[in-house]
This record gives sequence, C-alpha cells and structure tokens, in this order.
Amino acid sequence: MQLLTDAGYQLHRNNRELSMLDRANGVEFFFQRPKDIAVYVGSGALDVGITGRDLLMDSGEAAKEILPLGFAKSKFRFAAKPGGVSDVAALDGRRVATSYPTLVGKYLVGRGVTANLVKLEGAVENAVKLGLADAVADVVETGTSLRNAGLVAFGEPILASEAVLARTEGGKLSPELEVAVEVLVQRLQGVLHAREFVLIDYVCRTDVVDRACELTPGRESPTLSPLAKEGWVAVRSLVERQGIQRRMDELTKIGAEAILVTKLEACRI
Ligand SMILES: Nc1ncnc2c1ncn2[C@@H]1O[C@H](COP(=O)(O)OP(=O)(O)OP(=O)(O)O)[C@@H](O)[C@H]1O
Ligand SMILES: O=P(O)(O)OC[C@H]1O[C@H](OP(=O)(O)OP(=O)(O)O)[C@H](O)[C@@H]1O
Ligand SMILES: [Mg+2]
Repeated sequence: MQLLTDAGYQLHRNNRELSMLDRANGVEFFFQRPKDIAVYVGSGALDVGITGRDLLMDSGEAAKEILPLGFAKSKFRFAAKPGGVSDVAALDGRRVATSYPTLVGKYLVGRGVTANLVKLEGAVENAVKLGLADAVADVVETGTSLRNAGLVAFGEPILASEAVLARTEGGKLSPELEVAVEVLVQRLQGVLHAREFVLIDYVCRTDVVDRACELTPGRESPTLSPLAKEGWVAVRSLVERQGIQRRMDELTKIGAEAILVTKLEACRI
C-alpha cells in the first residue's frame, strides 16, 4: 500500500473495507487473500494484482509476473529434522507437508522424485514434530520458524520469492487498460528506483575528475559543471544508495569537497 501511495494512487483503506475507488486515477483496488489473487488475475476478473512469486507459481493460473517489487523477500525451501532427510533424492517415498503442493510437486517431478504431498494451510513447520510428515517445504525468511520447530533446511532453495506485480496472460486488454497498466508499471518502477538510488553532488579539482567519475559513473554519465573558481568542477550523479558512505570515503580520499547526498522522492530513469 505504501508503494502504491508513493506512486500517486489514492489508498485510504478504512476498517474492513474490501475495495476502494481511486477516482483521480480511474483505478479500483480490491483486497483479496494472498492465495486468491492469482485466481482473480488469471481469470481476467482483475487486470493486475500484487502477490508473491511463490503463490503465483503455485497457482498454475494464466497470470504472469511483470514487475518484481522488492519486498516480502523469502526463499522457498525443504527442511527436516537434523539426521533425517537431508537431500531432495531422499524424499522419494516420503511425506512432505506444504501449503504449495503444485510448486513442490512440479519441482519433485522435475527431479524424478515421487513423494507423498500433505497439503496444509499454515504452520507447516509443526508437521514433522507431530508425525504428520517427514519433511516440509515452506517459506523461509529469517529461519526463525524452522529453528523453533527444530528443523534444518536442505537442498538448493526451490525458489527465491518476493512480492510481484502480475497481469492476466493471454486475453487482450483494451487499449485504454493497456495504457493504464503501462502507467502503473512506470510509476512503480519510478518509486523503486527512487528508493534504490540517491543523487550525489560534490566539487573536485579538474585533475582528479576522471577518477571521481569512475567512482560515481551514474546511470549514463555524470553531469560536470565548471566552477567560477579556476581548476575546479562540480559533479552530479545518480548512485546506488547501498554503499554510499564507502563511496563518499573514496571521494574524500581523492580530494572531493562539499559532498551532498540527496534522497529522491520519485523518478523516471
Ligand atoms: N516471513 C515472511 N517473509 C517474507 N515473505 C513472507 C513471509 N511469510 C510469508 N511471506 C510471503 O507472503 C505471501 C503470502 O503468504 P502468507 O502465508 O503470509 O499468507 P497469509 O497471511 O498466511 O494469508 P492468509 O490470509 O491466507 O492467512 C507469500 O508470497 C509468502 O512468500
Ligand atoms: O523464516 P521466518 O522469518 O520464520 O519466516 C517464515 C515463516 O513465515 C510464514 O509464516 P506465517 O506467519 O505467514 O504463518 P503461516 O505458516 O500460517 O503461513 C511462513 O509460512 C513461515 O512459517
Ligand atoms: Mg502465512
């Protein structure tokens, strides 16, 4: 909701309201259970939806990911008791509890493993302790839930998931809707970029400007403006927010001065 608000959409959800109309943007928002979003989008009842990549892949619906949104990041992994099942091949003939049976089933078929899938709605980690399954396949973020249940992950992660924007696959949208979806994607991308990048300004001597530009290459190329003071230049560039302090240390080392870092509110790059 924060992402959509930052992208200029009007979302003021009152208690228990299941939908809301954003008249200014000509968009209606519906709040659905995570598992149901792909069903609505796949059927074309909703044009686009925000859901998890794992849920989208598990749904088997005719909905496709069009933009990763960078939040709710997790890994989808197998886990079992230490000393129990420790590789995917050993799942053959075993019971695997999961809320994502289609995703897990396809993964196992792809590796020639036949397991008995036990479908659960949640709190899947308890299935091993309770003797319902020999292993689980579930969402892992910090790993706390696995640890608390006395389980350890094994095998390569089945999937790296995050929240994604998905749209109906096949079935053509009207030209107006096509434009509205494109605008939504551009706006969301703009907000994500604005969170990822910062603007850096500084001044340095012209004899170190090449080195300075290597440190802050920007997306295309930095903007250089001559200063009134002979032999000095001002540099402006877009750089990744991550590691910005280290970059400023490097700039200071080569004699850059008046280094300013500015947050971006929104952008289209
Ligand atoms: N700890 C977590 N960290 C990051 N993402 C998570 C985490 N737990 C769940 N998710 C993601 O949230 C999405 C929805 O799953 P989740 O199981 O949370 O739904 P839920 O809140 O249980 O839904 P319901 O309304 O049906 O109870 C999935 O894409 C999943 O990857
Ligand atoms: O690695 P962690 O940081 O512990 O996060 C992962 C846990 O979070 C989710 O559970 P959720 O709270 O959605 O409950 P659920 O199992 O009922 O879906 C997921 O199903 C895992 O159990
Ligand atoms: Mg859950």
